[in-house]
Amino acid sequence: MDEFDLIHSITPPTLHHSSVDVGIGDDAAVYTANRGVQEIVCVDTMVEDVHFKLDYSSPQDIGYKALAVNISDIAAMGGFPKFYLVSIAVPTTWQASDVRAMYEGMNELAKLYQMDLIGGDSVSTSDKLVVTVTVIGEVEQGRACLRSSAKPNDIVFVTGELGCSAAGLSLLLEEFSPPVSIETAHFIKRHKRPEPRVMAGRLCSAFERVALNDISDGLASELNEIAEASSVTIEIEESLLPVRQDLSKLHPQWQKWALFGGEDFELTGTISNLEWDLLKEQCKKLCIPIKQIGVVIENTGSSVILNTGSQRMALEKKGYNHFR
Ligand SMILES: Nc1ncnc2c1ncn2[C@@H]1O[C@H](COP(=O)(O)OP(=O)(O)O)[C@@H](O)[C@H]1O
Ligand SMILES: Cc1ncc(C[n+]2csc(CCOP(=O)(O)OP(=O)(O)O)c2C)c(N)n1
Ligand SMILES: [Mg+2]
Ligand SMILES: [Mg+2]
Ligand SMILES: [Mg+2]
Repeated sequence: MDEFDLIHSITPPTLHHSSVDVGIGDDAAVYTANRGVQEIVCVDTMVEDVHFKLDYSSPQDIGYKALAVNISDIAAMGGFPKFYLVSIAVPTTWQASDVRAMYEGMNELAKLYQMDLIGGDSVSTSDKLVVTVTVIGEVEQGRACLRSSAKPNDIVFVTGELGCSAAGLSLLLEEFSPPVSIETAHFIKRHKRPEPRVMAGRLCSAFERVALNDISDGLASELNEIAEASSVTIEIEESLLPVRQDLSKLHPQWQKWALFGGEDFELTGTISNLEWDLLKEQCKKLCIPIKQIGVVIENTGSSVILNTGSQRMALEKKGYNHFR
């Protein structure tokens, strides 16, 4: 594989944004920032055998997810994505065609959101594949949805369904044999190809005050982050958690997947109870599933309580943690 040929072959022939002054090909990218907006920047890394395995993820899948998880962080701020940069450490066993396939996976999403690849870095490694994606997005001035915005009496909500990705991972890792009556493809797809909730985030950003977080490490972890950043106590009802009917039939561990599994890349957050009905209505119009799962109860502590119906217990900040 030749580094310069590879870069040449992954350089997009045309760009969506005319604000890009210098894209791939110089020491750094240059773009003209818009006035009246705030720029949002995030970066996330995916590592072979930590975030995916090559036995079940194709290079396209890996590329798709590496970009999706970053778009999800932009969505969790209420913004929309515009540019991305990709840094890869590629095992010497990989072919140039595999790397190009990874970029095709990214391009599937880039096309959808009209995002431009404006730079990156390429190195070889004798070890595992590492993909780091940086995304730059935009939000209208002052409209970012911060984790610190939750207030007592707010409604706590979540989009989509919980636990599907963790179930998909467990299926892919062959940790159990699913009942034959259950269609498993949905769970696997949710794990390999999560769909970032950009539209939901955009709707949220138009409201006065919405706290938002995307679910990478599990609902429990993300809600605890909101509780900590806002210095509030959040109470959620177990019976209100949106889970697919099939999930509860798949494995007895389904509740753990829903609360602590992670990688659903849904959005969870809080909004004033006066504005909740309008957000719900707007989501319904756009066919975005969104559901109340609890309320913000006080601003003395920074914790999350799970109400199971028979008892109220602390929902600890357990979930995926790289260093534990
Ligand atoms: N190694 C690091 N150096 C600097 N900032 C970091 C590092 N790792 C994480 N952060 C920052 O810590 C915050 C939480 O990170 P993380 O839990 O990875 O967020 P997310 O789950 O949304 O990706 C973010 O603001 C992120 O930018
Ligand atoms: C092979 C494999 N084992 C375990 C997991 C589960 N997993 C890995 S990282 C992670 C959490 C999300 O990744 P992280 O790097 O913490 O992303 P961030 O929170 O920064 O968005 C989970 C649930 C996986 N996806 N693949
Ligand atoms: Mg991160
Ligand atoms: Mg996040
Ligand atoms: Mg994380």
